[in-house]
This record gives sequence, C-alpha cells and structure tokens, in this order.
Amino acid sequence: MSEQSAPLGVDFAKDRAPAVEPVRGQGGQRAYFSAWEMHAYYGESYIVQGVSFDIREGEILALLGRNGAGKTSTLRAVARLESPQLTHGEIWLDHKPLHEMRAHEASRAGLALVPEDRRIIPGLTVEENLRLAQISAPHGWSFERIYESFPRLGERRWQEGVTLSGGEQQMLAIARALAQDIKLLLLDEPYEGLAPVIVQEIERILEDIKKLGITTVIVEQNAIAALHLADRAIILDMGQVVFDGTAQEVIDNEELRQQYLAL
Ligand SMILES: Nc1ncnc2c1ncn2[C@@H]1O[C@H](COP(=O)(O)OP(=O)(O)OP(=O)(O)O)[C@@H](O)[C@H]1O
Repeated sequence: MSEQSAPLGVDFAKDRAPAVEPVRGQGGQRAYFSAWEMHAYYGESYIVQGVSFDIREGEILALLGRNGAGKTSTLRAVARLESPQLTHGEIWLDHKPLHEMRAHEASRAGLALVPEDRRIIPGLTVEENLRLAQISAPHGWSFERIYESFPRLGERRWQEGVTLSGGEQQMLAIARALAQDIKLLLLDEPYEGLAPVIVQEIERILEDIKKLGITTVIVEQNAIAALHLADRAIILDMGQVVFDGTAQEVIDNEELRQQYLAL
C-alpha cells in the first residue's frame, strides 16, 4: 500500500467512530494537548516507540535528546505528516482527535509546525508568503501586528522570501505560523545555524510568544536556551521518553543532563 493511499493508520480508530477523548490528565482533567502511546515508522524503521506526553494550555514544552533520539520524528508524527507513519496512538488537541486527521486537517484544527528547513516558498515575497498562510479562515495575527513584532520583515515585505538571511527566514517561518489561528506551535530547532546576535532576536520573539500564552513545543540542540524558555521538558532517547518533568529539574540535574543531553 502506498503512503498516499494508506488509511490514517491508527489501529484503535477502526473500532470507534467518532473517537471519544479519554480522561488521562492529573486529577481527572483533560490536558489541552495530549499524545498517548505514539508509535511511528519510516518504512520498516521503528523510530517513535510509544511516546506519550501532555501539555497544559499556555505551557512551553522543551522536547530534548541527543542527535537521532527521535525529536523531529515526534514533531512530524504530531503534525500528521505522512512520514513517519503513525501506526498506533492518540493525539488530542483541545478535544480534537489529530490522530484521525491528515496534515492539512491538523493544521486547520490549530496545529502549526515550523520545520527546521523553514520551507519558505520560492518566487514569493515576504508578504505573499504570509498571505498564503491566510488563504483560509480563521486568521491569526494581522500583517500590521506581524510587522510590529518582526520589524525586519516589515522592512523587507516586498523582497523574495528565499533571499532573506537565515535568521530572517526563521522569523518569516514563525510569523507565517502566527498568521494562522493556532492552538499549538511546534518549533523544530529555531536557532539552528544562526549567528548569536540573531539567536538573541529570535529568543526575544519567543519570549513574547510565551507572554502571549501560545502553547508551544520547542525542539532545540541548544538545550540550555530551550530550558530557559520552557516551563516543562521531556527527554527522548532511542524513540522513548526517559524524563518528563519541569525545565528547572533538568537544569538542576547534572547527571540527567550528562546522560541524555551531553551537557
Ligand atoms: N526519512 C527517514 N527515513 C528513515 N529514517 C529516518 C528518516 N528521518 C529520520 N530517520 C531516523 O530516525 C531517527 C530519529 O531521527 P530524528 O530526526 O527524529 O532525530 P532527532 O532527535 O530530531 O535528531 P537531530 O537532533 O539529529 O535532528 C534517526 O535514527 C534517523 O536516522
């Protein structure tokens, strides 16, 4: 069966329609976001091996681990991209079953992935890239608000997006997510390959996003920077969750950092 024609691939979903969100949070509360027992494969390669985590509304979660631990794969599975293929598990966002959706439906349900390679559309200006994000309602931030928060983008609104510097492209990728009405922002290595001065600028933007209470997952090689931003952290190792706690607990636990983050 080709990936294109594959069913949603979540084995439990065959037995239940419509899906009913289970109560799993602490004290019988449903979490705002909940991933439960996600298993995902690239072809025969079993990469995401039973990953579960919850996020409260407005929280920032750092998703950490060494190279190859499965962080990007976990984000991609949550975003419902075709690869890796989710074969089992439940993913709920604000009571909506993402595991029953394809990527474009998950996006409409409020999920925005800012991928590591930023995916700026060639041939389009900064503003056209943003306009594309607002092709269907509901919209998020207005252009005015985006250009106020990202003045560099305002100055370059008529410039072709792919000719921006790496840091400006990262800003455009984040701004494009905010132009939609999002409930969960997934950031994959937002500081990757950027000069320290640009990292500081992106950090300031992410601090603003935090103040606005946008629920966010951040994957970052620069774990210390991510931990300073985050409220909570999970650590992955070989496709499994080996730690789930507060960001401060990771900062304070040198043994844990050495074992799983080489810090
Ligand atoms: N398209 C793919 N096909 C097959 N295997 C893949 C594919 N993409 C990633 N993998 C494998 O899945 C594992 C997890 O990769 P992933 O990119 O999720 O890790 P990561 O924690 O994000 O690492 P990094 O920090 O290096 O980006 C790795 O062993 C990787 O080689």
